[in-house]
Amino acid sequence: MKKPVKVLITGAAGQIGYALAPQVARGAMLGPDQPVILHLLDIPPAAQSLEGVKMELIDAALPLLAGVLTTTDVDEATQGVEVAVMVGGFPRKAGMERKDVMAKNVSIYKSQASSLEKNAAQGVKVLVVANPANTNALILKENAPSIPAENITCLTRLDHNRALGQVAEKVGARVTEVKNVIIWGNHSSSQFPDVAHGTVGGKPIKEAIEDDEWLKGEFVSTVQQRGAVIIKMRGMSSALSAASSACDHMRDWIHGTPSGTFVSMGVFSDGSYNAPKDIVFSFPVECKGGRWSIVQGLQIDDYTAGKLKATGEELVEEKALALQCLEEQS
Ligand SMILES: NC(=O)C1=CN([C@@H]2O[C@H](COP(=O)(O)OP(=O)(O)OC[C@H]3O[C@@H](n4cnc5c(N)ncnc54)[C@H](O)[C@@H]3O)[C@@H](O)[C@H]2O)C=CC1
Ligand SMILES: O=C([O-])CC(=O)C(=O)O
Repeated sequence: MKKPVKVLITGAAGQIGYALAPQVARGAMLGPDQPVILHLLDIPPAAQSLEGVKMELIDAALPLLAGVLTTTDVDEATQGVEVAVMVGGFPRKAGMERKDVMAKNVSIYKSQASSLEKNAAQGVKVLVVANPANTNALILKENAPSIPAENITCLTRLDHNRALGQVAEKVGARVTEVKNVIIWGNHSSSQFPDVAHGTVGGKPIKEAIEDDEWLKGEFVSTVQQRGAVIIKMRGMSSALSAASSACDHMRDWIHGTPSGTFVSMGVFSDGSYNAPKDIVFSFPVECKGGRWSIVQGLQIDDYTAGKLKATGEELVEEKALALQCLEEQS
């Protein structure tokens, strides 16, 4: 039996946390032979609910679950963790833009960054899910200078998976047949879902679909707006698909992407594809040996370049707003 890995889930009493904890404990994130110890963090008003989640995890008799720590103390929660999935925060409600939740969430990410830096295992891999995901990840990075920037990422895999799902539905293929779509930029409605380099059943998506109007119009807006639509339909955010995509993100990062396949991850920008530097931007990446690298050399036409510019500008604005919020709070 392998040594258990300590996995932190913040906001664990919430919607996504409730869907995510059992998936991690079933091996969907770290593999079917990797035992885990879950560190579940939430805030004091959610402490009772968190205990209920722990009871259910025990009741499920999950073979890979080697222990569950529930706590409302961030320093206890971050102790020795090798994987940190940051879901805690205030979710967007119907009618709100992600910017509206900024002030509430960036201060959480500043203080939790310091705790991770102090207490997490060396080499901790961090995935920020809570919105505004890219900017929360950036604030976390800025406030945890000893954690390498490459170890701090945000979730755009849900958008990536939504794009795979839309293409598969359109052509009537299995989702596994669809490869190499890209989500560029922000996990917001300015993101650009790009199929120019994607294939379905080995054929370019554009040729398989033969409907440029749909690809440039409805496809893009469906993926961009899917989060808001699910909130409207369920009255709550996409918990099932966010949890599943968070597992995909971590699994591929740790275990690698299949040769020739790329996925989308929000990572610290080095300026590739003219994206602004010093922000967290979603790029196409390949993963190997526990490291991600941005896929280089893709041809970008003027239309796509314009979309990348717009989402990059939004992230630069978000960063300024976040820094302003933190300054006002200090
Ligand atoms: N990146 C992505 O693809 C997606 C991101 N989200 C975001 O994920 C976040 C969580 O969403 P839900 O689970 O639906 O929300 P939720 O409200 O059900 O759960 C959030 C949990 O975080 C807890 N929390 C608040 N402050 C905290 C703190 N300082 N430390 C620890 N826990 C804290 C709350 O008590 C609550 O239990 C939201 O920000 C949402 O907008 C949601 C869907 C997709
Ligand atoms: O839109 C939201 O606030 C929730 C979210 O991030 C998503 O479902 O992509």
